[in-house]
Amino acid sequence: MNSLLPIVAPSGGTWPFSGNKTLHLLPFFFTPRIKIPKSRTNTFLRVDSSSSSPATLRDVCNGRVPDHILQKAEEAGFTIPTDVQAKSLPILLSQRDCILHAQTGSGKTLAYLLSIFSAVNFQSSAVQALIVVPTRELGIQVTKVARKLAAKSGGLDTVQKTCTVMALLDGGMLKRHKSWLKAEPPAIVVATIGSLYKMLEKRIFKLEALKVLVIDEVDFMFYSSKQVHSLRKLLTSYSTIKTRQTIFASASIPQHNHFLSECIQQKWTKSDAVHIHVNPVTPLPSNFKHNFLISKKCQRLHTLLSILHKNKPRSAIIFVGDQSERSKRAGETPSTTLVVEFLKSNYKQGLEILLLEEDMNFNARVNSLLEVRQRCCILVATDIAGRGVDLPETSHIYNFDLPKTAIEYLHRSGRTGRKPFSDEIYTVTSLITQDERFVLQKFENELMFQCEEQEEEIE
Ligand SMILES: Nc1ncnc2c1ncn2[C@@H]1O[C@H](COP(=O)(O)OP(=O)(O)OP(=O)(O)O)[C@@H](O)[C@H]1O
Repeated sequence: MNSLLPIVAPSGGTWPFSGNKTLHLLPFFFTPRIKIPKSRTNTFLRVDSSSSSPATLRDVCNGRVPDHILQKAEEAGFTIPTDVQAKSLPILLSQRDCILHAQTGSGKTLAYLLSIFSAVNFQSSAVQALIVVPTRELGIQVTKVARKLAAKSGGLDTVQKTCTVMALLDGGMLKRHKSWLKAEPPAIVVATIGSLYKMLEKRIFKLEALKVLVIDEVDFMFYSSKQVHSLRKLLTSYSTIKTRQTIFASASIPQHNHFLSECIQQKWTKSDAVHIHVNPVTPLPSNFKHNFLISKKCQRLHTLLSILHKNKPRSAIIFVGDQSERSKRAGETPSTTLVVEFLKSNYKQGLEILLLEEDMNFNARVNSLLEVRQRCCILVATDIAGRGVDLPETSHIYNFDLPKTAIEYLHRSGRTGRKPFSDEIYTVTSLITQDERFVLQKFENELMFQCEEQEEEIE
């Protein structure tokens, strides 16, 4: 039987394991400092933050990343490695397969991008690195960072080719991409699995020269059985583990020991793949303050307004649940629209109110994201903005509707606190009914944080 089960929250979660296979016990090394075992057995590397980090990003790259890429990284302000970069880069740059498991906002993107830039041959016209992401929004963001690093700099030898980066994302101009892929394949492709799979099926391009494959937000990618099918084909048929480095990244990898074992058994990774787990004890950053307010559903908009006026966020994201099919059929106005309209008429503290949700067309989504990046604002969003989206000025997160799982709570919260070396306190506030207190408590237990009750101030 080939079971393709969706994953769920860590307690009782299941990966799309293949049927009744017995999973063998894996060796477990607790190493405060990274030490790569010479054996070819798979390994967990749990890394706490207390071990010393190299002084600079350059030190940790140890001559393995081209100088002009590092220069660009430094110009972008990436001079000191974050914890995850300091711990993972020695392993990533040795081309070893790895599961990169670290808190939201910890800098996993730069870590895997530097590994890619160390592996690709800038002179060769072939797709050599592929980054698969779950949403168009995250794809646009990763492409932007990769292009920033790959951009031509003054000191670059004019004969030296720059490294081209293509975004192959759902809703994009795929016709134009087809010609580009055929005429001069880019070195790096950032893709959503849907668009990528179509192109691979039609043999528009091949992955024969693939050196690095990254699956970002890997737990999310395995949510739907349709995606699982495409991912399996990508991992086992369209490219081969022998010649590529495989990197899985996420802030949440439920049942990670089983997942690593499964990766090896399914031949998604080589047998010496490593699980790098930074900050394994605390899934959420410690400078987050978690609050809740008890409010009846019918009063929630007013409660939200009063807490916004009290908090005066620099920039905020308000997460609203998806509209149910039943509510759509009944022709009801979605909660996102209700929140946006209410705030536009009543919120008077100068921040613009913007919307980001699945039902918007792709161009409107791109424009919304562009605007959010350009200035501080209040973004009303569904969980489409819950994964990977990086808006460093976001000081406050509000759960207008409680997320369905602890993992969603973790990723929504992680849209704030995205300045790795800042000691600012970031706030996550959930508006809940009395009955939902139990659900929030469950999240607190699973993610090991404490939530404090706030009193609503009557305006
Ligand atoms: N070495 C560094 N120095 C300063 N800032 C950094 C460094 N590395 C990354 N950042 C910044 O940290 C922020 C978070 O990085 P990134 O988006 O890679 O996080 P992440 O670990 O992928 O988070 P998530 O799991 O939420 O996707 C970004 O704004 C990025 O520019």
